[in-house]
Amino acid sequence: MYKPKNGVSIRGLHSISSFVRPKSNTMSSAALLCTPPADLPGKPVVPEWVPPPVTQQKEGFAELTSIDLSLLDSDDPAIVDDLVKQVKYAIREDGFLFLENYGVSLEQYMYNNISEQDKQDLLFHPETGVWSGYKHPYGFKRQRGTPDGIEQFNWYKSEWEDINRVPKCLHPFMDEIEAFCNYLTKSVNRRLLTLLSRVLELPDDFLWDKVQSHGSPTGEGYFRHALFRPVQKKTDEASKGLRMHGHTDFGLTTLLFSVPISCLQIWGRDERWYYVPYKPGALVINIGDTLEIVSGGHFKATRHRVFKPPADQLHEERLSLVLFNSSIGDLRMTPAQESALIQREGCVDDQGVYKEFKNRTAQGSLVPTNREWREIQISTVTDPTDTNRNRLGADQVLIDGKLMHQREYMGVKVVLPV
Ligand SMILES: O=C(O)CCC(=O)C(=O)O
Ligand SMILES: [Fe+2]
Repeated sequence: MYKPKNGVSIRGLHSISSFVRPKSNTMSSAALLCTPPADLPGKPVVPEWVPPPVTQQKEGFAELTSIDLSLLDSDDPAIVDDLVKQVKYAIREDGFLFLENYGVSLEQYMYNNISEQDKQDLLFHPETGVWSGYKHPYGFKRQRGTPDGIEQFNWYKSEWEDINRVPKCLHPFMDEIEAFCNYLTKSVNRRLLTLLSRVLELPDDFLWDKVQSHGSPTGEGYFRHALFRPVQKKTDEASKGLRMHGHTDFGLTTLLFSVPISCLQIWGRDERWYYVPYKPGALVINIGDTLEIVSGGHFKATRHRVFKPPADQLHEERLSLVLFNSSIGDLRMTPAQESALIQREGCVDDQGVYKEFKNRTAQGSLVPTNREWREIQISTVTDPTDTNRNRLGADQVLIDGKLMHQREYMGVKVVLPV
């Protein structure tokens, strides 16, 4: 179905090859990824990335549905209908899926070291409600805490608009990085939102037009480049192996590149954590809180966490590339009443953020806007190594004998498995 054409590299981050589809005229079909050339004069030579070995461990992995996004462009309506059914099933069962044949394949990467000066000058300020900039490997506060081995760079609107907010070592590659993110947002995510709109029996561009934020390659969302380095025993003991708390993402959809080091876990229906298996070239898709609410609880926000990898990968570095698609900040989310699915079947309010938002509305209180919802969570985030907060009587509670992490943001309770 695809014809590999030009090799494209997002060097300084990683390299990709673009795949170009033959047919690209309809609204939702894949546009070409036209990434600027990697061999322009002045661009540093980037050595090839050798992917780390895949784990040999077989236990504790989830089985997830894989969606072939290219089928959305099929001329056969039966194939497209079947695809929408598959998505509907996967979202309801797992709230999580793999996306394949979306138009880009991840092949290699390079992590560039940022200069000490840039680390200082571009240091993030999560207390302001955004991750924008460089995250040091000492926890999720601006002030350094316990080492967590996680370095990140986050591109928000401000980083796209001002090159001085981007590490200098990445300047020669910004043309490629920007084209890559534009493609992920405007082609891959747009087609994904078309599919999800169809599951809700809404017009194809409903979620894209009415909910997704626009402008800059990532709208009000952000693109994250993260490197998870192995941690010291002290960190591992304090966090009990956890690298990022169990959480749901607050936006619409999250696109994660499937990577060889298995750390991402999802909460299964049998109430256990499972590693997400490595599927070379696939994107792992999370459903965010906004989509749970817009869908009236038909979609469940994906509960996930980052945990230490299986024993045979403990000493490897893990790269993670993630695009967070955010909804329009000024909106207060409610279920899309235009949805024929919601009109026919009503809403599903048995759990999660939709249930909380519904209760709040029923009491006559305003729910937070999308911007408030994401900013409050970023500005008050806690670290997995925080033994003071991560204990019973502080942020942990026992519910039906199960240990849960409980936080409250602007009067909305969020309870997640530890
Ligand atoms: O790195 C990953 O696999 C997931 C990270 C994540 O869940 C997040 O940053 O919200
Ligand atoms: Fe997440």
